[in-house]
Amino acid sequence: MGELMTVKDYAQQIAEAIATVVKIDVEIADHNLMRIAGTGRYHKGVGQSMDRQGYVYQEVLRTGHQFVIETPGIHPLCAPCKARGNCSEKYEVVSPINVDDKAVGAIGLICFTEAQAKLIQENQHSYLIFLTKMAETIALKMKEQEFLAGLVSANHYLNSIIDCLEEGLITVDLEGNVLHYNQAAKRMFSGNLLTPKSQLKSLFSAQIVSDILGVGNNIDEVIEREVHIETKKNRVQMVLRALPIDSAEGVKSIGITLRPIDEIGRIVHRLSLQDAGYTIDDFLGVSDTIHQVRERAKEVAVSKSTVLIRGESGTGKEMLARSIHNLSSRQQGMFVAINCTAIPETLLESELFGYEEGAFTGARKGGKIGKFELANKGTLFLDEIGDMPLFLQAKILRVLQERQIERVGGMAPIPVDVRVIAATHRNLEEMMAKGEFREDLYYRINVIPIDIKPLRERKEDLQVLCEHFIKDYNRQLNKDVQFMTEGFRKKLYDYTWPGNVRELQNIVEFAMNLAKDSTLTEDYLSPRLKTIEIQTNLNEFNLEKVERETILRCYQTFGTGVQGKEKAAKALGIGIATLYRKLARYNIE
Ligand SMILES: Nc1ncnc2c1ncn2[C@@H]1O[C@H](COP(=O)(O)OP(=O)(O)OP(=O)(O)O)[C@@H](O)[C@H]1O
Repeated sequence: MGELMTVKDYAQQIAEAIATVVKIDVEIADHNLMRIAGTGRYHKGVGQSMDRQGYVYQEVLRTGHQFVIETPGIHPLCAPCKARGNCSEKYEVVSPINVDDKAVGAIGLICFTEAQAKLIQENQHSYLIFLTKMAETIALKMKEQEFLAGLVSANHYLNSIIDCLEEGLITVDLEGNVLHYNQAAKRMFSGNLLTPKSQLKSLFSAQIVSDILGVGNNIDEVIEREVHIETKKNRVQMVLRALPIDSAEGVKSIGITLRPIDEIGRIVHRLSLQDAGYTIDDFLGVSDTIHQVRERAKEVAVSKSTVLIRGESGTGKEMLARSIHNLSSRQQGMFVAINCTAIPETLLESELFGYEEGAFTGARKGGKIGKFELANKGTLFLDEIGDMPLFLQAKILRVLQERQIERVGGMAPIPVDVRVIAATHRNLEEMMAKGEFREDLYYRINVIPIDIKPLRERKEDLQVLCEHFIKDYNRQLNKDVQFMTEGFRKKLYDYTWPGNVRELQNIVEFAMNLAKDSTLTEDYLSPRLKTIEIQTNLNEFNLEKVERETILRCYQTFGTGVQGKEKAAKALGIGIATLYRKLARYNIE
């Protein structure tokens, strides 16, 4: 039930207005018999309890009906009153103040002279109607007050909700005047840039403002743009979304949300299945060299320095880089991998550094974020860094030194906090000697080197890796393979593993697909394993010829697109980077 007390000032005004017109004192009480308004001799009693004298009021509150008492002090209702028989009141008319059929208080006209009593007595009907109307006015005011309080509280609640959002939220009218914003948006802009009087044009570029206001013309339009915002600390790149707000009168305002790009990256990363969430313990092997690699990885994870992982294709360089990232304090950030061989030289620069809108013909509207920015607060894995063109090597060096990037076509540098893990199978020292790899970059990335030996030099790891892949494919293929025959084991052991662990994984997958019971035998070994064995006996010319033909056949089978290449690499048991190298070497278009 609402409280009459909330409208006590209004009630007092009504009481005084009545008393001035009818020249009779007025007294108003709430449902607790607290006097909330009064005129004449009752005025100074406002705020005091009436429970020792307001017996007529008690009756009205109890019944919810009007009551007229012609003989105050004598009437049976007055029996408990201490002024009984000696009451100064001559006549009293009391009406309930009803809200939603409940008496929340009562209003009365109290006569102290015979003349006043006579006046009311003679016009009793009119006075009762008048008092009822006055009671209704007060009840209405109370309802209105309740409604307003509800609105204020709902508004407060909605504000608290939008202030809880980490996303910045701004609403503007169709002219671009700021209507409202949440605390996150306030924090995003430096100084007093965002205030209730701000205009969009003081927050964003003319092009962005025009794009935002454009959504006001179409209820279905939503735009997404990349923007740079000068925050209190630095310049942050954000994703801006603008959408029309539909109201009863149509679109009258536009909602704008802002979110830092690296935060979006982190969310994608967290939800991405691509990151297998490798831990360093998943990097299997019992050989001394793998033990050392694991120890090294644990040591380097805590540091920010660049790591250079060396190893042939398929030795687990990327897996190791992911494990280092997951072990480090950057694990909440993104792990972004880029293969410098797999991307054409002309695209590599914009892939790494991103570009601004209009940077070149065909550049996407709104520009594009590069891998460096995407990996902000995370790790960038530069696979096959030995294949990076010289001009980009210089740019990478600059990023590592200055910790900021410049987008292609961009004017201002963007600060980035990225740990770089580079990998290569190539002999960088030889490349340096030939002038193919920058010496300064070499020293910069080679701060912490980790070498992963090829599988043929650590065959003691075969067993544990095999068991691991068997377990994996048992689950994936719903099989129950438990054993390997001696023959199967020996074949694996005698093989030279040019494709390293990736090739082993493929061989096990192939065998598991053929396996009919709980044991893997030589029969299930891929014919490729045997073919390659024969090939190793051929002279170099023939070996290359066979390799070229095999790759060509595979390539033609799976198609020349990116997916086709991935499938071909998988079927051949080599990494995609190796496939690209071989395609270039054998001149296969
Ligand atoms: N020590 C290991 N323990 C478990 N799995 C491994 C290990 N080494 C490699 N693998 C597996 O082998 C496959 C190839 O690994 P990865 O892609 O990391 O190799 P890479 O050296 O980066 O290859 P490339 O140079 O061709 O890109 C992956 O499926 C990976 O999980």
